[in-house]
Amino acid sequence: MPVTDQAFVTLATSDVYFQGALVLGHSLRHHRTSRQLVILTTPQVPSFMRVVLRCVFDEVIEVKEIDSRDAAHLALMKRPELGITFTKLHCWALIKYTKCVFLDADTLVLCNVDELFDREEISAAPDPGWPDCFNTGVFVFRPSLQTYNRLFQFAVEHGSFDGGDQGLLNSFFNDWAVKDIDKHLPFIYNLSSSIAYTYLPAFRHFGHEAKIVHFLGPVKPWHYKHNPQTRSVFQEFGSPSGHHHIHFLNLWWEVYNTQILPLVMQHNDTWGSRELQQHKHQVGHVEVTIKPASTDLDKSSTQQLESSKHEMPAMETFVHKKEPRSSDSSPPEPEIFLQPPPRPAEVFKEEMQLINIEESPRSDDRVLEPSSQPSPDVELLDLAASVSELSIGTEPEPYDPEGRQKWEEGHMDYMGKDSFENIKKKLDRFLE
Ligand SMILES: O=c1ccn([C@@H]2O[C@H](COP(=O)(O)OP(=O)(O)O[C@H]3O[C@H](CO)[C@@H](O)[C@H](O)[C@H]3O)[C@@H](O)[C@H]2O)c(=O)[nH]1
Ligand SMILES: [Mn+2]
Repeated sequence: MPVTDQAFVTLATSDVYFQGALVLGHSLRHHRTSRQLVILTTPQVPSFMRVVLRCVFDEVIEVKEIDSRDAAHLALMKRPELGITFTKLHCWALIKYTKCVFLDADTLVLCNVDELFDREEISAAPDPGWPDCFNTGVFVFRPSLQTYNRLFQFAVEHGSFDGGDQGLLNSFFNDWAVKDIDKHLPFIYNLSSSIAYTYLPAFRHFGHEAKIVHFLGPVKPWHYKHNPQTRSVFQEFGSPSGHHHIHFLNLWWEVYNTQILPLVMQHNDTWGSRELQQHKHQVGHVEVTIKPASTDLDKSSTQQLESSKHEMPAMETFVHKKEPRSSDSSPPEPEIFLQPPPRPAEVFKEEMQLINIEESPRSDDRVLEPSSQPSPDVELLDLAASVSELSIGTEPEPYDPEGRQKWEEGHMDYMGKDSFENIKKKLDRFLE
């Protein structure tokens, strides 16, 4: 029986995180959660992506972006981009739900985890870097406008020791480490994939019980390239290796390939454009590159590729579309507006306002079914037979003359923009 007053909640503010959120949402459906699925997004989400998100999530809720703009603390984590995770705090305003579980968009659910709703606020797993802090990639909470207001007040008065939501939430719920062991989720509910192999015996002993894997850190699954033929990611120099990590990365890509990519292709008009000839496809601000296999193709897949090169939309190479269903003519859904909470803290006043909540179509209108039932809309031709490489690229960085001048004068921003990770990413892009 569906439970309508409890929800899994995630956040995605950019096109790459949408890909992660879709994989996460699908993994929850696949393991037959009985709870609602909610995604918080910021207003600039492209309209086709909104449609795709609504195939997977029950509710797509627009919120205003909140950025801590705390460059100094974020630099200590070498993650200047994470100020935006303050946007997560909007989840406490989802008061139509009595209890929720927040999951980062870079998590993947490996089995049904509905038992998390038996826990109380705030339940979370230890952070692998500092186990007396909880990691905020997975946590159980109770929406409440009172807590919401207190959180923002706290943010204004104390800030966050890491510049992101995790520092803030750990200071706010500061007795988590010592007070109530029931609020300590086992590590298997937030298994940091790249760290697991550092304590290999424990991973060997407990790893098979993993329930939620978290691709924590700067390198996410979508930064890898994937070969659908071998069903494996390409291991690049310097990337975190380790058998277990690769196993989870492959799992993520398997869901992306077989469930998410067809859905994105089906709803994104630009897939049929001229760019097809290079097999590069714009999905909002991300670019999905599909490289056809050049050797060992059987005759039929060669023909498919040939025809796709000339006039067929790429989508038709892999996806068979059915006629729109009669339910598509249903009346437009109601829009619900949530009022901002009373007297928000001054600094965040503008940003705190939840601006627009849209309810998804009824669940029986969903395009994406749990994958144990064959989807009625999308029939995949064999991607593995014809594609040797899939990758998700991010938007190129805008030209930054001021930064360049500083660099040339010898003032490098080693903790931020010019950190080792960022320079390595640039080199990798250049060497591609
Ligand atoms: O540009 C962004 C960046 C982040 N997110 C969302 O915020 C989450 C956290 O960012 P992520 O890159 O996953 O951070 P982590 O590498 O997991 O780093 C840690 O530090 C973050 C900042 O404190 C916490 O939010 C994380 O839960 C914690 O695991 C993501 O999963 C998304 O849901 C966006 O939507 N857009
Ligand atoms: Mn994360």
